[in-house]
Amino acid sequence: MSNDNRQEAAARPPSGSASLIPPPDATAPVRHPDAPAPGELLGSHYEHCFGCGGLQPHGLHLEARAREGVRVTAEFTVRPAHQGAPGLAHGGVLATALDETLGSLNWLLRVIAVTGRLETDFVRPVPVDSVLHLDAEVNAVAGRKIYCSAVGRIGSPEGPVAVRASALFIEVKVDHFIDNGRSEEIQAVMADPDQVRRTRAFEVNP
Ligand SMILES: CCCCCCCCCCCCCCCC(=O)SCCNC(=O)CCNC(=O)[C@H](O)C(C)(C)COP(=O)(O)OP(=O)(O)OC[C@H]1O[C@@H](n2cnc3c(N)ncnc32)[C@H](O)[C@@H]1OP(=O)(O)O
Repeated sequence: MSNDNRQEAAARPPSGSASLIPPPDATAPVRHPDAPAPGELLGSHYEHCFGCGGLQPHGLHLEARAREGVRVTAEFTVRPAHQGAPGLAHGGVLATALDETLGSLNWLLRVIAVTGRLETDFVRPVPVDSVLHLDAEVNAVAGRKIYCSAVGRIGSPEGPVAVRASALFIEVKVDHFIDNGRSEEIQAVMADPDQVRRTRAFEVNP
């Protein structure tokens, strides 16, 4: 994203409902010292995830890349399977791409968090075969609440804005998934020592 475009995105007034505006005691996000270096791919948090999983045949296969600060970028190619209107991306699919990109920011904080609220502006239609360039950052943190925003541009990081989102993620423990997930998938994940070690490491967030 060019400096001009980033300034334009940053300068827009906070949009959305009151619960997406950080409270006065919110603090600036702090990138974890063990976060992937700027430029590195973050990798998938779960191989069957619809947003980022490599083993999910119906998924979006998003690959988020760490940037400076608490910011990530990702590219999403709109396929024919993602259509809503003829030749155009479905809005719900675009919201998913935004949700996934925003969710990956928590890897830079080294916090496990889920989407509590996601508000999306659909600014212009996104044709099939176009590449949506997503750029997301955490704006503030207040206790377990993580306030973030994202923009998606068509064709290049400097392309026209197609979608914007503001979101609130809520930090959770691993037990959130163990207690609520279907036992079949939870047992499969628990049988993978790498996945358990990776996820548990996030709970000990110094
Ligand atoms: C072994 C296993 C391995 C697992 C390995 C994978 C691990 C890594 C997976 C990551 C996955 C990411 C994937 C992409 C991102 C998704 O798509 S996540 C999926 C979609 N989201 C969900 O399913 C979340 C469903 N909702 C919930 O479970 C619960 O409502 C929540 C969000 C955990 C909150 O419940 P809670 O913990 O009881 O918290 P609660 O006290 O209600 O709220 C805390 C604060 O947040 C505020 N808040 C809560 N919800 C909202 C809201 N909707 N609007 C405004 N404010 C809210 C509350 O007002 C409260 O504020 P304060 O009073 O503190 O000021």
